[in-house]
Formats: sequence, C-alpha cells, structure tokens
Amino acid sequence: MQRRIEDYAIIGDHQTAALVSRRGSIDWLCLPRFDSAACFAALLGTDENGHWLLAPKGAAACTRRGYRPDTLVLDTEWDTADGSVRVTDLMPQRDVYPDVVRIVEGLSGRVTVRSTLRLRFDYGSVVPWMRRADGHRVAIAGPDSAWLRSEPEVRSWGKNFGTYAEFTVAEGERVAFVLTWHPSHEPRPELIDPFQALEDSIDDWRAWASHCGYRGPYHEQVLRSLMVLKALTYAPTGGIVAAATTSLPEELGGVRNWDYRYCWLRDSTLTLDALLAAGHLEEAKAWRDWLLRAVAGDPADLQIMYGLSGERRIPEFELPWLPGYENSAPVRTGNQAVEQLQLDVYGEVIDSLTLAARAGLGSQPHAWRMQNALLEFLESTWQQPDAGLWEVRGPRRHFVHSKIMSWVAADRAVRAMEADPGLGGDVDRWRRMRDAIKREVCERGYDPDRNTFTQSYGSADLDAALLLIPRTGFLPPTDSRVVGTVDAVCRELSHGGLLRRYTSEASEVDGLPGTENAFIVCSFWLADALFLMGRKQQARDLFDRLVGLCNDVGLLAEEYDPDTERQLGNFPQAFSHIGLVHTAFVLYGETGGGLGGE
Ligand SMILES: OC[C@H]1O[C@H](O[C@H]2O[C@H](CO)[C@@H](O)[C@H](O)[C@H]2O)[C@H](O)[C@@H](O)[C@@H]1O
Repeated sequence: MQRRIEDYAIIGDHQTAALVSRRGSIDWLCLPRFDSAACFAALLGTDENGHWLLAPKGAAACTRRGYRPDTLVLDTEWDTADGSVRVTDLMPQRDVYPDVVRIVEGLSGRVTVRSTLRLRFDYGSVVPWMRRADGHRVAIAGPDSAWLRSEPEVRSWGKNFGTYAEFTVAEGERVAFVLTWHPSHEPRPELIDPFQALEDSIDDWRAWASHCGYRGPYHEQVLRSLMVLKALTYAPTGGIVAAATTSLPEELGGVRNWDYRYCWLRDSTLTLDALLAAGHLEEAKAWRDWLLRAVAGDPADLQIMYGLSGERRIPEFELPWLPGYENSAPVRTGNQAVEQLQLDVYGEVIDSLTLAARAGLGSQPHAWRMQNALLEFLESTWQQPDAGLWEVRGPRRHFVHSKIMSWVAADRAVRAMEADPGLGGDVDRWRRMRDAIKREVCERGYDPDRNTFTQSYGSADLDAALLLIPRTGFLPPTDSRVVGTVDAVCRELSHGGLLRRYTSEASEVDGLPGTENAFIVCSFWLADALFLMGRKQQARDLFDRLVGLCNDVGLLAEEYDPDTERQLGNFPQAFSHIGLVHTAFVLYGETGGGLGGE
C-alpha cells in the first residue's frame, strides 16, 4: 500500500502533532512532545510499526475530507453501500497529558466501523503489554503508558498484538474514542469529555484565527498556512519546530532523510516574521523569550538549532529497524547540522528581533545586549567559510548568502541605533563592518562575465538563496546585478517551472549522494523577487501555481517533484508555509513591500 505524503492531514495540541491519512489511519505520532519517540511510525515503515486505523470496515480512502473552517479539527467522510459516516479527529489542548480524540458519527444509513490500534512505542520497535482496566484498554512498556476508551463503550478485543473494536452507527449516533498517554509510573490521568473537547478545540482555533490580519486573495490558504505554523509551535516554551516529522525523503529511495523536529533559528525567525505580519504578537513574544533563554551564554557557543526547550545536544543517529518511507533509508533522529557554523543565522535573528520590536513588541534590554554580543562575535567570524543555509555536509565555503546575511546583521543594528541613539553602542563600528562585507561580496561573490552573484566565492554554481538579495535591502531589486542574478537562477535552477536550491550536480558541494527535487520555498522567493523587480504578473502567475501545489487540506511538504507530481521531504514543513504567507503579503498584503527588508 502506497502512503503518499500529500494524503496526510495534521492535527495537534501545540506540543506534538499526528498525521492522519485519507484512509483514516494515524500513521505518525510522537508522544509526549514533537521530538519524543513515535508510538505510531507506520509512515516510515509498515502498519506493524504502529498506527491507528478508524474507518468503515473494509473501506479504502475516504470520499471527502476537510478541516472545520478556521480550525485544525479534521473531518473525514466515507460514503459506503450501507450509508455515510464521519470520523472527526483532533488533539485537544492538554491539561497535563496528551489525548487523541476520534469521534465517529453516522450521517446516513447504518455503517459498520472498525478500529485497529497497534501501539508501538520507541519509534515502532516496542510492542506493549495490553490489559483491561476499568473498561479501558491499557498499553504499557517501559516509560510509556497509553489508555484507550470509548464512549459509549463498544465491543473490543486483542489479537496479534493489536487492539480491535467493531460497532455500527446509524444517522445521528456518535461513538468517541480517546487515547491518552502518560508516563507509566504515574496514575491514570483525569478523563476528558471528548465531546466537550471538540467544542473547546473549535472555539480555541477560531478565536486564534479571528486575529489573522491578512485580507487579500487566497485568504483560506494563507490562514491554513498560519495555522500550520501555529501548530508547529511548542506552547510550553515558545520554540518552533521546522516540521512535524523526521526522515521523509528529499529523494525517493535516497539517503537525504533528516530530522526536522527541532528549533532552527533560521526557520523559527522566518516563521515569526510570517506570524508577525499577520498580527500574531503573542507567539512572537514567546519565541523571543525562548531565544533569549536558548542562546544565553557565550555568543561563540551559539548553535544554529536547539531542542524544544533550548536543549543543546541533538545527536544524530539512525533507526535501522525502520525501513524508511518507500525504502528511503536511513531513518534518522537528531541532526548533525547542530554542530555547523552557519553565518546567516545571525542576520536572521537580528532582523527578526528588529521586526518584532517594530511590530509593537517593545524593545527588551536583554534583547539589545544579546544582539550586540552576537554582532561582536560576527565581526570576528564573518570572513570565515561556513556550511551555509542549506547546511551542506561537504567542505565549508564562502557562501554568498551567508555573507549577505552578515551584512543584514550589521545593517539592522546600524539602522536601529540611527533611529534610537539612546540604545547605546558604537554605530561607526557596525557601519564599517557593514561596508566591508558589501565591498567583499560585490568583488568576490559576483561574476561580471555572467552578470550574476554566485553560490560561493569563485564558484560557477548558482543558488536560489541569492533570490533573497532584493528583500534584504543589500541591493535594490532593479540593480542590474540583481536582475542578472534572478534571470540566471531562473535559467539554471528551473525544474518543471519550479526551482531547485542549487544545481543537483553540486553533490560535491553538499557532500551527499543522489539528488533532490524542487525546494518549494525557493519558488516563493522567486515570486517575491519578480514582484519587487516589477514583473508583477509573472509573480502572480507563479504564486497561483505554488498555491496549487498544496494538498487537498492546504498542506505543503518541503519539496515537490514536478515529474511525478508528488510532495517530498518532511511534512508539513514550516519553510514552505512561511513562503506561502510571505509571498501573499508581498503580492497582496497591505504592507505590500515585503516583510524582511526595506
Ligand atoms: O541538505 C542537507 C541538510 O538538509 C537539512 O536542512 C534543511 O532543513 C533545515 C530545516 O528546515 C533548513 O533550515 C535548511 O535550510 C535545509 O537545508 C538537514 O536538516 C541537514 O541536517 C542537512 O545537512
């Protein structure tokens, strides 16, 4: 059975998230946090690695599905020969421990529904002991325990290390299942009322969505993207994960499989910019506080990513018992990129803090002190080669995008000090740094013969990250070198009308075997650049195409293969949804001129 990435929808409780397929199967869920071990890992293996199927008996994919408007509550419906039935999936905001609520409702006729639950703790490897207690089914193994109950109680039985239930529903009848996780050494948590939880979830999401400040076309898709970004935010700390999954491949059958369940400074700051643009200040404040805690200490020890609570150690290792999505092995947890030097993050952090202050968050003395410390570190580091924003695993290089983002760091500090001399500090020092970076990039990162900036100093390769130049303010969008770069990137990186990050033959740059597909956010960057250059219709046409890549419930993975028309890479990915929101604001928003620059 093929599990297509675009067949999944996300539900979540702001601490973790589950992926639900069109068959009605939850095939991915990590408990209790995004970065915990998965108890349903069928997505990266088989049903035996854990899943929970709830659907009409013998049914295949649903007839239709969709989120309740302005919520992350998912309705999946089947029309069968015996009638129609709906399963409503949600993860209510938790008090202490996480719950998955699945409510079956008869819509017409009388339909037999079956639940097949295979809990497999520790990424699909541990089969728990199951027993009955107080009318519940209880799974227990090592540190994990999960309780399954239904309301009203329905007939259930255990077989072949699975838990089954079967019942019929007629029109208007409802049966709710609640799966609750808790540490196995603790007593069973308080029971929640699943029907009340449904009402509360709907109210909570709608209240949040009502603050969305975007008023342009594609409102529904923009709002859905913002909700995905909100769902990827870990509420207890304010940290934001890059995606809900690990190891969904960038190339089917390949090794480019990474764990995205951590907080990248780059991805988080861009998420924040998107949320800020739409008026969500609360998340911005929570993230700024998270950042100040996470990076506290010596600026030389700044990491490019952290765990959800600011943890610094995220060791990368493989899970050999999981065959991987469509045999794309290895499956990895942790991420070795945590050890890399990536100079762009300084610019992204400082830019984002500047935007947050401007958006009304108010300045925070600690934040300004931290920015100065970061700049001091960058002053002595910007001339070094680094791994770049693509986190290449080949040798370090002088990536042009990294240098430009170093320029952004100095530029935003200069501008903040010019606007508010009371901030304190040596503005001339950062002016000198800013000018030195610009001089060097224009000399060493630009190829006058081809009229394009290049991926790294002296290289012939191009890089889609160069499309960000106009939005940073490094050069105006109409500068002939910028126009030349945009044209060259379009020519050389185009793949089925979308863009790759860099030339696929550049595996000596990224140090990895194989190749990859179109990297979705890069095409949004192209739309932004085209718009800023005045090619507005071309930008709008591209945006239309990109919005059309979303799956039926508005979700995007990291990459897209235009040949097979399949989504690839981790899912749903913040980067891609950030791109959608940002470009909508650039093309149609009231701010009109972009979020991250002039
Ligand atoms: O391409 C190799 C690298 O791929 C991953 O990095 C990508 O995802 C990050 C999270 O969204 C993003 O910040 C980065 O720009 C992307 O290149 C992976 O995390 C790396 O370990 C890997 O080297």
